[in-house]
Amino acid sequence: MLRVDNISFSYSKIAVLEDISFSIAQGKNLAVIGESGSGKSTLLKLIYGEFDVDKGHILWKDTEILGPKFNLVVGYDFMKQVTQEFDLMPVTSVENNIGKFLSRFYLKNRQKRIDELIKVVELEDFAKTKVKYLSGGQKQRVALARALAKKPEMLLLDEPFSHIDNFKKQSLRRNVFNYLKKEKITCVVATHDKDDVLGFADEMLVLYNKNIISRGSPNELYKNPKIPFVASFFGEFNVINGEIYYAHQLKIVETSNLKGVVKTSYFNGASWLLEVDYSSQLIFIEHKEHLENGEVVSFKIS
Ligand SMILES: Nc1ncnc2c1ncn2[C@@H]1O[C@H](COP(=O)(O)OP(=O)(O)OP(=O)(O)O)[C@@H](O)[C@H]1O
Repeated sequence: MLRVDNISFSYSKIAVLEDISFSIAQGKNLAVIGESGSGKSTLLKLIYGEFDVDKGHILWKDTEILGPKFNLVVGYDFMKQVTQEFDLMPVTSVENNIGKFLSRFYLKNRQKRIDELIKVVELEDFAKTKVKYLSGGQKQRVALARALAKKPEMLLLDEPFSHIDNFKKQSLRRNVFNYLKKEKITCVVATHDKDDVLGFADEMLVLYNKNIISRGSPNELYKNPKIPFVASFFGEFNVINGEIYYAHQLKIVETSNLKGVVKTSYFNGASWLLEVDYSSQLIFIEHKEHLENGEVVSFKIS
């Protein structure tokens, strides 16, 4: 179990996190979300032991995670991180980047293990390619595979799929998160992307103004976002009479005493997102068809 116990941290004099506490059981996936600058990466770095906490404790099982003041070599064997800087060996091939740390542990099965990891991150066609010839997204996938190489007990992922194109993202996410679940690797993911969270995280934690303002399963937070900021993570929403409603919870109907004027229709793939002027408030309504600007519509809240 990872236990974060009442930690606070500041860069010089600027407080970033205050009195943060949570725990996560082995093999679980925890998503950390929050606005840019809310301290997600900082929290991951503290868990990794890259900085010293000002106050509080971080424990993995019975081991206290110590920062550089108390730990000469930053990091622990049981934990790996994939940061925004991938830190790979540029003139070495993909398979040797991944295999670099394996030799002592996987003498016989080294190549088999490398092939397994290359398959998880879908880089079969680039196994022999030097990393310097790869795109940003491909490098990110090598970094992921390398972090998994020695089967860490815990993995810290900072925006793990941010450089990966949409064509690859969906299958790669499933591969990586399913692999972590299968191997019971505990995972903490900092992300802006709801698709990294919805189908995969066991729990979510929302950072806001140096604190955790909300915590629960994705399902719980989605159904009951409590504050607009949490709702905004999941999609377009409206605050009507003090209540939060997602765009799909408003429906265009034949007649209703709720009326508005269509301002714009945005194509969304499966539906259109209508921007509607409702009593001088702009609201969003999901609708299956495009409507003309200026059209008066009736809607209900479902
Ligand atoms: N090395 C540093 N020195 C001083 N301040 C820093 C340092 N790294 C981050 N900060 C500041 O700490 C705050 C939190 O940054 P952090 O990178 O943890 O946020 P984040 O939530 O991960 O943001 P993003 O989503 O943009 O990656 C920000 O205000 C940032 O400017």
